[in-house]
Amino acid sequence: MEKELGERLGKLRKERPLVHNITNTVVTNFTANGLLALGASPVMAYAREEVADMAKVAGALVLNIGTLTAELVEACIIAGKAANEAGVPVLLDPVGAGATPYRTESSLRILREVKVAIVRGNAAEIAHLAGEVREIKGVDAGDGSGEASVELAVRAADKLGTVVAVTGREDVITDGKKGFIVTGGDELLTRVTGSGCLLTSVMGAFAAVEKDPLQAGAAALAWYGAAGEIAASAAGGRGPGSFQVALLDALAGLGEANVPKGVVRTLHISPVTGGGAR
Ligand SMILES: Nc1ncnc2c1ncn2[C@@H]1O[C@H](COP(=O)(O)OP(=O)(O)OP(=O)(O)O)[C@@H](O)[C@H]1O
Ligand SMILES: Cc1ncsc1CCO
Ligand SMILES: [Mg+2]
Repeated sequence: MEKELGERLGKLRKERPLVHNITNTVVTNFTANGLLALGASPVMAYAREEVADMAKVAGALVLNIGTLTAELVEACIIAGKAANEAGVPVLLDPVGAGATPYRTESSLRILREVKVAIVRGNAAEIAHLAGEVREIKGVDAGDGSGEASVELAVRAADKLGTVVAVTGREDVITDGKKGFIVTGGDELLTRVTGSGCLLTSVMGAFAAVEKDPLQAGAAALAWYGAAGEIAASAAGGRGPGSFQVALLDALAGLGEANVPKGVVRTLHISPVTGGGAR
């Protein structure tokens, strides 16, 4: 896996894929800078009049409902359909799904009308999309680590018919039949708003250069976790402000010298238990 991780980052840097983001007003600047630091080319474009044209020429389209409006949801669907027609991978970050019915319904509507390659969210968001009840307040999840997330991710992937990534202390990514558990990262990632949103866009950048969404997603999770660890040590205990800046520097500094080792484990999913085994 280490060799593939190096190759995938190398390809991303060489191809510099255009990542079209329809995202929220909180994280716009951070997402654009994070993608640039990593080596991708970000663009934010929301007008219904232009999203189809932009999505068609992008390497990936990332839909994020963090500060959704009716117009934004329409733009997501127009862009998503254009991306589907052009063979451009579409990613969805269902920010705050479950916090209000409108967020859940809009996420599910996008999933019905657009062929989504990867859905990435915290455990509470993914549980709500899968029709399961979890506590959620605002856009932050409760604890979503360990075995429970594996089972949840498998059930959600089956139900939604996409690759699902559930992030938290440990990340899980699966298509319901196979998948990976990815470790790494740092708790400081939860103290900076938009670290999950940027991660979904980073997954988009990898999906632009690697056809298999599971492999692309796992590579993104592994590299992002490594960047989180590097940033935490560079921030030297100064806190979330320094960490946020250090995360951009860490994304830019990723390379052969710091390929994450032993962080990606293959998931063994039992068809009998529907995700119980690992
Ligand atoms: N306790 C933790 N320890 C280490 N890394 C963590 C922890 N919790 C989350 N992460 C990492 O933080 C990143 C964002 O995941 P998280 O699940 O917090 O997203 P999110 O809830 O959508 O965040 P946001 O809404 O703030 O953008 C991932 O890379 C994840 O692995
Ligand atoms: C805080 C917040 N509120 C809506 S979107 C967002 C950014 C984190 O997802
Ligand atoms: Mg989020």
